[in-house]
Amino acid sequence: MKKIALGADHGGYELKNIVREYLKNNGYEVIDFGTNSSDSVDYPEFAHKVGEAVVNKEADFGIVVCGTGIGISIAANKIKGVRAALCHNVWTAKLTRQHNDANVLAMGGRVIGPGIALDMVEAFLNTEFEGGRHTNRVNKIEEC
Ligand SMILES: O=C(CO)[C@H](O)[C@H](O)[C@H](O)COP(=O)(O)O
Repeated sequence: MKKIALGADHGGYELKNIVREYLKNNGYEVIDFGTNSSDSVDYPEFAHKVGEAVVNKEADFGIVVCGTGIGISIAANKIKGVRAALCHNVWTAKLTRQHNDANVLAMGGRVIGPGIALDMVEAFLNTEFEGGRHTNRVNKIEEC
């Protein structure tokens, strides 16, 4: 069973909860690092918890959500070993697995609706890294 770490700020918590219920209902194990209300919080805290869980292999993948997805993806990418991709559609959610071996999906709770978000989650979690020419590129990211 794939284990997924979730994190969001107040701008993303509603979508994060929708994703959490979807994952639970579809056979995934979920670690939910919050937040769990509309009270204002700081997204880096949640990005770092999710990123650490992925790098420490407590989770296979992470999903992070803030209002735009921008701040929380920037913060997640500060954790060495995290490759967080901010995506807005299924195509990019799939490609970032195939080409970037992304291990964290970032989304904007104030940007996309739940239908597209859940399709993106499915695409992200069920697409394999292609390797080949992409391996050197991903390795170079990790050398930074
Ligand atoms: O999108 C975000 C960061 O990139 C955050 O979720 C916030 O929505 C954004 O920073 C706005 O903050 P506010 O306190 O909700 O006005």
